[in-house]
Amino acid sequence: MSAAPKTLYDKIFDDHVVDRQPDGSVLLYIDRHLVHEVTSPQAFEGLRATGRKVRAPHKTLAVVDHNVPTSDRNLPNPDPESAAQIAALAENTREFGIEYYDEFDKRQGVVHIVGPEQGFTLPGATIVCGDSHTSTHGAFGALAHGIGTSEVEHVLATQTLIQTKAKNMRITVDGALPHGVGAKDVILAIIGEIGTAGGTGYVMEYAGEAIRALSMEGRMTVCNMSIEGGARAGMIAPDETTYAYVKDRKRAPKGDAWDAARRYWDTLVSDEGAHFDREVRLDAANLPPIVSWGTSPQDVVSVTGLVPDPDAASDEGKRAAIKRALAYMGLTAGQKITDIALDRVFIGSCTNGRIEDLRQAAKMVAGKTVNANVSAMVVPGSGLVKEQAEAEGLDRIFKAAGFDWREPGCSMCLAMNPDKLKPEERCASTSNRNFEGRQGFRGRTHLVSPAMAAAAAIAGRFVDIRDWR
Ligand SMILES: CC(C)[C@H](C(=O)O)[C@@H](O)C(=O)O
Ligand code: SF4
Repeated sequence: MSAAPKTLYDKIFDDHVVDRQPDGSVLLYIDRHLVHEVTSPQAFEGLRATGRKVRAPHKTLAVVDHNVPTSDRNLPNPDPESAAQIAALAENTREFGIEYYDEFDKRQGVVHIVGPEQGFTLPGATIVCGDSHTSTHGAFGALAHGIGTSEVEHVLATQTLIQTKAKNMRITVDGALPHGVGAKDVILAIIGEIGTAGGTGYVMEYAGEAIRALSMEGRMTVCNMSIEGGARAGMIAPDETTYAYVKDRKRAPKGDAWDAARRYWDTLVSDEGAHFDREVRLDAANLPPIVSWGTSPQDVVSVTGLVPDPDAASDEGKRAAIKRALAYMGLTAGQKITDIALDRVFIGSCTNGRIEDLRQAAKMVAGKTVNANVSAMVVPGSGLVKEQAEAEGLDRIFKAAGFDWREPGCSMCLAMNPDKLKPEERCASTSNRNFEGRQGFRGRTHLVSPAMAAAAAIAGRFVDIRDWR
Protein backbone atom coordinates (compact mmCIF):
# COMPACT_ATOMS: atom_id res chain seq x y z
CA MET A 1 0.00 0.00 0.00
CA SER A 2 1.44 3.34 -0.94
CA ALA A 3 1.06 6.41 1.26
CA ALA A 4 -1.19 9.30 0.24
CA PRO A 5 0.50 11.61 -2.26
CA LYS A 6 2.16 14.62 -0.67
CA THR A 7 3.31 18.02 -1.82
CA LEU A 8 6.90 19.20 -1.42
CA TYR A 9 5.74 21.39 1.46
CA ASP A 10 3.89 18.49 3.17
CA LYS A 11 7.02 16.35 3.00
CA ILE A 12 9.43 18.83 4.53
CA PHE A 13 6.90 19.92 7.14
CA ASP A 14 6.10 16.32 8.19
CA ASP A 15 9.79 15.39 8.34
CA HIS A 16 10.39 18.15 10.91
CA VAL A 17 7.49 17.58 13.30
CA VAL A 18 8.70 17.13 16.88
CA ASP A 19 5.27 17.21 18.51
CA ARG A 20 1.64 17.67 17.48
CA GLN A 21 -0.96 19.25 19.78
CA PRO A 22 -4.70 18.51 19.65
CA ASP A 23 -5.38 22.13 18.61
CA GLY A 24 -3.47 21.51 15.39
CA SER A 25 -0.34 23.41 16.36
CA VAL A 26 2.93 21.66 15.76
CA LEU A 27 6.40 21.97 17.19
CA LEU A 28 8.71 22.05 14.20
CA TYR A 29 12.44 21.37 14.27
CA ILE A 30 14.48 24.19 12.75
CA ASP A 31 17.64 23.20 10.86
CA ARG A 32 19.02 26.63 10.09
CA HIS A 33 18.62 30.01 11.76
CA LEU A 34 19.87 33.21 10.16
CA VAL A 35 20.24 36.31 12.30
CA HIS A 36 20.68 40.01 11.48
CA GLU A 37 21.10 43.13 13.56
CA VAL A 38 17.58 44.56 13.34
CA THR A 39 15.39 41.78 14.74
CA SER A 40 17.79 40.04 17.12
CA PRO A 41 18.75 42.43 19.97
CA GLN A 42 15.64 41.79 22.11
CA ALA A 43 15.86 38.05 21.46
CA PHE A 44 19.38 37.90 22.89
CA GLU A 45 18.27 40.20 25.70
CA GLY A 46 15.51 37.71 26.50
CA LEU A 47 17.98 34.82 26.67
CA ARG A 48 20.25 36.80 28.92
CA ALA A 49 17.42 37.84 31.22
CA THR A 50 16.37 34.23 31.75
CA GLY A 51 19.87 32.74 31.86
CA ARG A 52 19.40 30.54 28.78
CA LYS A 53 21.97 29.57 26.16
CA VAL A 54 21.68 29.17 22.39
CA ARG A 55 20.67 25.55 21.89
CA ALA A 56 22.61 24.88 18.65
CA PRO A 57 25.05 27.71 17.90
CA HIS A 58 26.45 25.92 14.81
CA LYS A 59 22.95 25.92 13.26
CA THR A 60 22.85 29.69 13.58
CA LEU A 61 24.64 32.21 11.35
CA ALA A 62 24.65 35.96 11.89
CA VAL A 63 25.46 38.80 9.52
CA VAL A 64 25.05 42.56 9.51
CA ASP A 65 23.19 43.98 6.52
CA HIS A 66 20.32 46.43 7.05
CA ASN A 67 22.00 49.26 8.90
CA VAL A 68 25.49 49.14 7.55
CA PRO A 69 26.55 52.04 5.32
CA THR A 70 27.59 51.04 1.79
CA SER A 71 30.39 53.60 1.69
CA ASP A 72 33.85 53.28 3.27
CA ARG A 73 33.41 51.10 6.35
CA ASN A 74 36.43 52.55 8.06
CA LEU A 75 34.59 55.81 8.56
CA PRO A 76 32.36 56.06 11.63
CA ASN A 77 28.68 55.10 11.13
CA PRO A 78 26.81 58.42 10.86
CA ASP A 79 23.78 57.02 12.70
CA PRO A 80 24.44 56.24 16.38
CA GLU A 81 21.36 53.99 16.65
CA SER A 82 22.55 51.83 13.75
CA ALA A 83 26.06 51.74 15.18
CA ALA A 84 24.65 50.57 18.52
CA GLN A 85 22.60 47.82 16.85
CA ILE A 86 25.63 46.60 14.91
CA ALA A 87 27.78 46.64 18.05
CA ALA A 88 25.07 44.69 19.88
CA LEU A 89 25.10 41.94 17.24
CA ALA A 90 28.88 41.66 17.47
CA GLU A 91 28.66 41.41 21.26
CA ASN A 92 25.70 38.98 21.27
CA THR A 93 27.26 36.59 18.78
CA ARG A 94 30.54 36.62 20.71
CA GLU A 95 28.80 35.94 24.02
CA PHE A 96 26.54 33.18 22.65
CA GLY A 97 29.17 31.55 20.41
CA ILE A 98 27.53 32.19 17.03
CA GLU A 99 29.42 32.57 13.75
CA TYR A 100 29.21 36.22 12.68
CA TYR A 101 30.21 38.06 9.51
CA ASP A 102 30.84 41.68 10.46
CA GLU A 103 31.03 44.68 8.11
CA PHE A 104 34.71 44.04 7.34
CA ASP A 105 34.26 40.36 6.47
CA LYS A 106 34.32 39.47 2.77
CA ARG A 107 31.44 37.05 3.38
CA GLN A 108 29.22 39.83 4.72
CA GLY A 109 26.13 40.81 2.72
CA VAL A 110 22.37 40.66 2.71
CA VAL A 111 21.46 37.69 4.91
CA HIS A 112 19.44 35.97 2.16
CA ILE A 113 22.35 36.12 -0.24
CA VAL A 114 24.90 34.99 2.34
CA GLY A 115 23.05 31.83 3.50
CA PRO A 116 22.99 30.21 0.05
CA GLU A 117 26.55 31.33 -0.76
CA GLN A 118 27.91 29.56 2.28
CA GLY A 119 25.97 26.33 1.66
CA PHE A 120 24.19 27.10 4.94
CA THR A 121 20.93 27.01 2.96
CA LEU A 122 20.18 23.43 1.91
CA PRO A 123 17.37 21.54 0.20
CA GLY A 124 14.91 19.91 2.57
CA ALA A 125 15.92 22.14 5.48
CA THR A 126 13.65 24.24 7.66
CA ILE A 127 15.15 27.73 7.65
CA VAL A 128 14.02 30.76 9.60
CA CYS A 129 15.20 34.32 10.15
CA GLY A 130 13.66 37.35 11.76
CA ASP A 131 13.07 38.74 8.31
CA SER A 132 10.16 38.40 5.91
CA HIS A 133 12.29 37.71 2.84
CA THR A 134 13.54 34.45 4.30
CA SER A 135 11.21 32.98 1.68
CA THR A 136 14.19 33.44 -0.68
CA HIS A 137 15.76 30.20 0.56
CA GLY A 138 12.75 28.22 -0.64
CA ALA A 139 14.43 28.35 -4.06
CA PHE A 140 16.53 25.41 -2.85
CA GLY A 141 13.53 23.25 -1.97
CA ALA A 142 13.79 24.35 1.67
CA LEU A 143 10.89 25.37 3.89
CA ALA A 144 11.96 28.89 4.74
CA HIS A 145 10.06 31.76 6.26
CA GLY A 146 10.32 34.88 8.36
CA ILE A 147 9.63 34.92 12.09
CA GLY A 148 9.08 37.63 14.70
CA THR A 149 11.57 38.67 17.36
CA SER A 150 9.93 36.59 20.13
CA GLU A 151 10.16 33.58 17.81
CA VAL A 152 13.83 34.39 17.16
CA GLU A 153 14.35 34.05 20.89
CA HIS A 154 12.38 30.77 20.93
CA VAL A 155 14.44 29.31 18.08
CA LEU A 156 17.72 30.44 19.63
CA ALA A 157 16.77 28.76 22.91
CA THR A 158 15.14 25.56 21.60
CA GLN A 159 15.93 25.14 17.86
CA THR A 160 12.18 24.65 17.38
CA LEU A 161 9.22 26.78 16.37
CA ILE A 162 5.48 26.48 17.02
CA GLN A 163 3.65 26.40 13.71
CA THR A 164 0.35 25.52 12.11
CA LYS A 165 0.21 23.89 8.73
CA ALA A 166 -0.46 26.26 5.82
CA LYS A 167 -2.46 25.37 2.70
CA ASN A 168 -0.78 24.35 -0.55
CA MET A 169 -0.79 26.52 -3.66
CA ARG A 170 0.97 25.67 -6.90
CA ILE A 171 1.91 28.31 -9.43
CA THR A 172 2.87 26.80 -12.75
CA VAL A 173 4.65 28.93 -15.32
CA ASP A 174 4.48 27.07 -18.63
CA GLY A 175 6.62 27.65 -21.70
CA ALA A 176 9.77 29.70 -22.24
CA LEU A 177 10.41 33.32 -21.27
CA PRO A 178 10.91 35.73 -24.17
CA HIS A 179 14.20 37.59 -24.62
CA GLY A 180 14.43 40.50 -22.17
CA VAL A 181 11.98 38.96 -19.70
CA GLY A 182 13.32 37.30 -16.54
CA ALA A 183 12.63 35.99 -13.06
CA LYS A 184 11.73 39.42 -11.67
CA ASP A 185 9.09 39.91 -14.35
CA VAL A 186 7.69 36.46 -13.60
CA ILE A 187 7.20 37.16 -9.90
CA LEU A 188 5.87 40.69 -10.44
CA ALA A 189 3.38 39.27 -12.95
CA ILE A 190 2.34 36.56 -10.47
CA ILE A 191 1.74 39.14 -7.73
CA GLY A 192 -0.13 41.32 -10.22
CA GLU A 193 -2.31 38.30 -10.97
CA ILE A 194 -3.04 37.00 -7.46
CA GLY A 195 -2.68 40.27 -5.50
CA THR A 196 -0.67 40.94 -2.35
CA ALA A 197 -3.20 38.95 -0.29
CA GLY A 198 -3.53 36.15 -2.84
CA GLY A 199 -1.10 33.86 -1.06
CA THR A 200 -2.40 34.48 2.48
CA GLY A 201 -2.52 31.20 4.38
CA TYR A 202 -0.57 29.32 1.71
CA VAL A 203 2.86 28.00 0.99
CA MET A 204 3.44 28.44 -2.72
CA GLU A 205 5.27 25.97 -4.87
CA TYR A 206 6.54 27.32 -8.20
CA ALA A 207 6.61 24.78 -11.00
CA GLY A 208 6.59 24.48 -14.76
CA GLU A 209 9.05 24.73 -17.61
CA ALA A 210 9.88 28.42 -17.14
CA ILE A 211 10.70 27.90 -13.46
CA ARG A 212 12.81 24.79 -14.19
CA ALA A 213 14.77 26.80 -16.75
CA LEU A 214 15.70 29.48 -14.21
CA SER A 215 19.15 29.61 -12.61
CA MET A 216 19.38 29.48 -8.82
CA GLU A 217 19.71 33.26 -8.86
CA GLY A 218 16.46 33.56 -10.79
CA ARG A 219 14.70 31.05 -8.54
CA MET A 220 15.79 33.05 -5.50
CA THR A 221 14.34 36.21 -7.06
CA VAL A 222 10.99 34.45 -7.51
CA CYS A 223 10.88 32.89 -4.03
CA ASN A 224 12.11 36.14 -2.45
CA MET A 225 8.91 37.96 -3.37
CA SER A 226 6.52 35.17 -2.31
CA ILE A 227 5.95 37.21 0.81
CA GLU A 228 4.84 40.16 -1.34
CA GLY A 229 2.16 37.83 -2.68
CA GLY A 230 1.07 37.20 0.91
CA ALA A 231 2.38 33.62 1.15
CA ARG A 232 4.09 32.21 4.21
CA ALA A 233 6.79 30.70 2.03
CA GLY A 234 7.65 29.93 -1.59
CA MET A 235 9.41 26.80 -2.76
CA ILE A 236 10.88 25.18 -5.83
CA ALA A 237 11.71 21.46 -5.89
CA PRO A 238 15.48 20.83 -5.96
CA ASP A 239 17.05 19.49 -9.16
CA GLU A 240 20.46 19.33 -10.90
CA THR A 241 20.57 23.15 -11.05
CA THR A 242 20.17 23.24 -7.26
CA TYR A 243 22.77 20.56 -6.62
CA ALA A 244 25.32 22.19 -8.93
CA TYR A 245 24.94 25.43 -6.95
CA VAL A 246 25.15 23.80 -3.50
CA LYS A 247 27.95 21.29 -4.10
CA ASP A 248 31.32 22.15 -2.58
CA ARG A 249 30.02 25.24 -0.77
CA LYS A 250 31.64 25.69 2.62
CA ARG A 251 28.78 24.48 4.83
CA ALA A 252 27.34 21.91 2.38
CA PRO A 253 27.70 18.18 3.17
CA LYS A 254 30.77 16.49 1.66
CA GLY A 255 31.64 12.93 0.53
CA ASP A 256 29.30 10.23 1.83
CA ALA A 257 27.21 12.82 3.63
CA TRP A 258 26.65 14.54 0.27
CA ASP A 259 25.54 11.27 -1.36
CA ALA A 260 23.16 10.51 1.51
CA ALA A 261 21.77 14.04 1.36
CA ARG A 262 21.29 13.72 -2.42
CA ARG A 263 19.26 10.55 -1.96
CA TYR A 264 16.93 12.38 0.42
CA TRP A 265 16.78 15.55 -1.69
CA ASP A 266 15.77 13.50 -4.74
CA THR A 267 12.55 12.58 -2.90
CA LEU A 268 11.64 16.25 -2.47
CA VAL A 269 9.09 16.65 -5.24
CA SER A 270 5.34 16.98 -5.08
CA ASP A 271 3.93 13.51 -5.74
CA GLU A 272 1.72 12.84 -8.71
CA GLY A 273 -1.82 13.51 -7.55
CA ALA A 274 -0.80 15.54 -4.46
CA HIS A 275 -3.56 17.91 -3.40
CA PHE A 276 -3.15 21.64 -3.97
CA ASP A 277 -5.79 23.90 -2.43
CA ARG A 278 -5.27 26.39 -5.21
CA GLU A 279 -3.62 26.20 -8.65
CA VAL A 280 -2.54 29.21 -10.73
CA ARG A 281 -1.13 28.98 -14.26
CA LEU A 282 0.77 31.56 -16.28
CA ASP A 283 2.15 31.39 -19.79
CA ALA A 284 5.78 32.57 -19.87
CA ALA A 285 5.66 33.35 -23.59
CA ASN A 286 3.09 36.11 -22.96
CA LEU A 287 5.03 37.91 -20.25
CA PRO A 288 6.47 41.39 -20.96
CA PRO A 289 9.04 43.31 -18.90
CA ILE A 290 7.07 44.61 -15.91
CA VAL A 291 7.13 47.98 -14.13
CA SER A 292 5.28 48.83 -10.92
CA TRP A 293 3.40 52.14 -11.05
CA GLY A 294 1.95 52.36 -7.52
CA THR A 295 2.72 51.83 -3.86
CA SER A 296 2.02 48.11 -3.63
CA PRO A 297 3.87 45.29 -5.41
CA GLN A 298 0.58 44.27 -7.05
CA ASP A 299 0.40 47.63 -8.86
CA VAL A 300 2.16 46.40 -11.97
CA VAL A 301 1.85 46.87 -15.70
CA SER A 302 3.75 45.97 -18.87
CA VAL A 303 6.48 48.40 -19.87
CA THR A 304 4.38 49.03 -22.98
CA GLY A 305 1.35 49.86 -20.82
CA LEU A 306 -0.15 52.99 -19.30
CA VAL A 307 -0.54 54.33 -15.80
CA PRO A 308 -4.05 53.16 -14.83
CA ASP A 309 -7.08 55.41 -14.73
CA PRO A 310 -8.84 55.38 -11.34
CA ASP A 311 -12.16 56.09 -13.05
CA ALA A 312 -11.94 52.75 -14.84
CA ALA A 313 -11.73 50.87 -11.48
CA SER A 314 -14.56 48.51 -10.63
CA ASP A 315 -15.41 49.91 -7.19
CA GLU A 316 -15.01 52.98 -5.01
CA GLY A 317 -12.36 51.35 -2.77
CA LYS A 318 -10.10 50.56 -5.72
CA ARG A 319 -10.71 53.99 -7.24
CA ALA A 320 -9.60 55.70 -4.03
CA ALA A 321 -6.54 53.44 -3.69
CA ILE A 322 -5.38 54.16 -7.25
CA LYS A 323 -5.96 57.90 -6.81
CA ARG A 324 -3.92 57.95 -3.64
CA ALA A 325 -1.12 55.91 -5.21
CA LEU A 326 -0.96 58.17 -8.28
CA ALA A 327 -0.87 61.29 -6.10
CA TYR A 328 1.96 59.81 -4.03
CA MET A 329 3.83 58.65 -7.10
CA GLY A 330 3.34 61.95 -8.96
CA LEU A 331 1.84 60.17 -11.97
CA THR A 332 -1.10 60.94 -14.24
CA ALA A 333 -3.69 58.43 -15.40
CA GLY A 334 -3.06 57.33 -18.97
CA GLN A 335 0.62 58.37 -18.94
CA LYS A 336 2.82 55.97 -20.91
CA ILE A 337 5.18 53.97 -18.70
CA THR A 338 7.98 54.68 -21.18
CA ASP A 339 7.41 58.43 -20.64
CA ILE A 340 8.21 58.23 -16.92
CA ALA A 341 11.51 60.04 -16.27
CA LEU A 342 13.76 58.86 -13.44
CA ASP A 343 16.05 60.55 -10.93
CA ARG A 344 17.67 57.50 -9.37
CA VAL A 345 18.44 53.89 -10.16
CA PHE A 346 19.15 51.25 -7.50
CA ILE A 347 20.51 47.86 -8.48
CA GLY A 348 20.87 45.52 -5.51
CA SER A 349 18.96 43.90 -2.59
CA CYS A 350 18.18 40.28 -1.73
CA THR A 351 15.81 40.24 -4.70
CA ASN A 352 18.36 41.20 -7.34
CA GLY A 353 21.82 41.69 -5.83
CA ARG A 354 23.39 38.41 -6.99
CA ILE A 355 26.07 37.92 -9.62
CA GLU A 356 23.67 37.01 -12.42
CA ASP A 357 21.65 40.17 -11.74
CA LEU A 358 24.80 42.28 -12.01
CA ARG A 359 25.81 40.50 -15.20
CA GLN A 360 22.42 41.20 -16.77
CA ALA A 361 22.59 44.84 -15.75
CA ALA A 362 26.19 45.24 -16.94
CA LYS A 363 25.25 43.84 -20.33
CA MET A 364 22.76 46.68 -20.83
CA VAL A 365 25.24 49.30 -19.67
CA ALA A 366 28.46 48.27 -21.43
CA GLY A 367 29.88 51.13 -23.50
CA LYS A 368 27.02 53.49 -22.58
CA THR A 369 26.65 56.43 -20.21
CA VAL A 370 24.17 57.04 -17.42
CA ASN A 371 21.67 59.76 -18.36
CA ALA A 372 22.68 63.19 -17.11
CA ASN A 373 19.50 63.50 -15.00
CA VAL A 374 20.00 60.17 -13.24
CA SER A 375 22.09 59.16 -10.28
CA ALA A 376 22.61 55.39 -10.38
CA MET A 377 24.12 52.92 -7.95
CA VAL A 378 25.00 49.25 -7.87
CA VAL A 379 25.16 47.58 -4.47
CA PRO A 380 26.42 43.99 -4.70
CA GLY A 381 24.43 41.67 -2.44
CA SER A 382 27.53 40.40 -0.66
CA GLY A 383 31.28 40.79 -0.49
CA LEU A 384 31.62 37.59 -2.48
CA VAL A 385 29.29 38.87 -5.20
CA LYS A 386 31.35 42.06 -5.27
CA GLU A 387 34.58 40.12 -5.56
CA GLN A 388 33.21 37.93 -8.36
CA ALA A 389 31.83 40.94 -10.22
CA GLU A 390 35.20 42.68 -9.96
CA ALA A 391 36.98 39.57 -11.22
CA GLU A 392 34.70 39.68 -14.27
CA GLY A 393 35.29 43.42 -14.78
CA LEU A 394 31.65 44.33 -14.17
CA ASP A 395 32.62 47.09 -11.74
CA ARG A 396 34.64 48.75 -14.49
CA ILE A 397 31.67 48.63 -16.86
CA PHE A 398 29.40 50.21 -14.27
CA LYS A 399 31.90 52.84 -13.16
CA ALA A 400 32.81 53.79 -16.75
CA ALA A 401 29.10 54.35 -17.41
CA GLY A 402 28.82 56.60 -14.35
CA PHE A 403 27.31 54.20 -11.79
CA ASP A 404 28.33 54.34 -8.16
CA TRP A 405 29.88 50.97 -7.14
CA ARG A 406 29.33 50.34 -3.44
CA GLU A 407 29.89 48.04 -0.48
CA PRO A 408 27.38 45.21 0.17
CA GLY A 409 24.24 45.57 2.28
CA CYS A 410 20.51 46.25 2.10
CA SER A 411 21.24 49.83 1.13
CA MET A 412 18.42 51.72 -0.57
CA CYS A 413 16.11 48.71 -0.54
CA LEU A 414 14.77 50.11 2.71
CA ALA A 415 16.74 53.19 3.68
CA MET A 416 17.72 52.11 7.21
CA ASN A 417 21.17 53.44 6.34
CA PRO A 418 22.49 56.57 4.60
CA ASP A 419 21.27 55.41 1.14
CA LYS A 420 17.92 57.13 0.76
CA LEU A 421 15.74 58.85 -1.80
CA LYS A 422 14.95 62.51 -1.22
CA PRO A 423 11.27 63.49 -1.14
CA GLU A 424 9.67 63.07 -4.59
CA GLU A 425 12.76 61.53 -6.11
CA ARG A 426 11.76 58.77 -8.51
CA CYS A 427 13.72 55.55 -8.56
CA ALA A 428 13.85 52.47 -10.76
CA SER A 429 14.69 49.82 -8.20
CA THR A 430 15.46 46.11 -8.37
CA SER A 431 14.22 45.62 -4.79
CA ASN A 432 10.91 44.12 -3.69
CA ARG A 433 8.83 46.77 -1.95
CA ASN A 434 7.43 50.05 -3.25
CA PHE A 435 5.50 51.09 -0.13
CA GLU A 436 5.21 54.78 0.72
CA GLY A 437 8.50 55.94 2.20
CA ARG A 438 10.22 52.58 1.67
CA GLN A 439 13.32 54.05 0.02
CA GLY A 440 13.19 57.34 1.90
CA PHE A 441 10.55 59.79 3.12
CA ARG A 442 8.15 60.54 0.21
CA GLY A 443 10.47 58.75 -2.20
CA ARG A 444 8.90 57.11 -5.27
CA THR A 445 9.82 53.54 -6.15
CA HIS A 446 9.23 51.60 -9.36
CA LEU A 447 10.04 47.89 -9.08
CA VAL A 448 11.75 46.40 -12.12
CA SER A 449 14.27 43.74 -13.17
CA PRO A 450 18.03 44.46 -13.14
CA ALA A 451 18.15 44.72 -16.93
CA MET A 452 15.21 47.14 -16.95
CA ALA A 453 16.78 49.24 -14.17
CA ALA A 454 20.10 49.38 -16.04
CA ALA A 455 18.46 50.40 -19.29
CA ALA A 456 16.42 53.04 -17.44
CA ALA A 457 19.63 54.49 -15.99
CA ILE A 458 21.01 54.96 -19.49
CA ALA A 459 17.83 56.26 -21.11
CA GLY A 460 16.68 58.36 -18.13
CA ARG A 461 13.22 56.77 -18.46
CA PHE A 462 11.77 53.29 -18.77
CA VAL A 463 12.46 51.52 -22.04
CA ASP A 464 11.20 48.27 -23.49
CA ILE A 465 14.41 46.25 -23.31
CA ARG A 466 13.04 43.76 -25.81
CA ASP A 467 13.96 46.43 -28.41
CA TRP A 468 17.19 47.50 -26.69
CA ARG A 469 20.29 47.80 -28.84
C1 LIG B 1 14.00 44.83 8.88
C2 LIG B 1 13.29 43.56 8.55
C3 LIG B 1 12.54 43.10 9.74
C4 LIG B 1 12.43 43.67 7.28
C5 LIG B 1 11.72 42.38 6.92
O1 LIG B 1 11.27 41.60 7.74
O2 LIG B 1 11.55 42.09 5.77
C6 LIG B 1 13.28 44.11 6.10
O3 LIG B 1 14.25 43.19 5.76
C7 LIG B 1 12.39 44.44 4.93
O4 LIG B 1 12.69 44.01 3.82
O5 LIG B 1 11.41 45.15 5.12
S1 SF4 C 1 17.67 43.70 0.94
FE1 SF4 C 1 15.72 44.66 1.40
S2 SF4 C 1 14.23 43.05 1.39
FE2 SF4 C 1 16.22 42.10 1.56
S3 SF4 C 1 16.52 41.81 3.73
FE3 SF4 C 1 17.45 43.77 3.17
S4 SF4 C 1 15.85 45.27 3.53
FE4 SF4 C 1 14.83 43.28 3.52
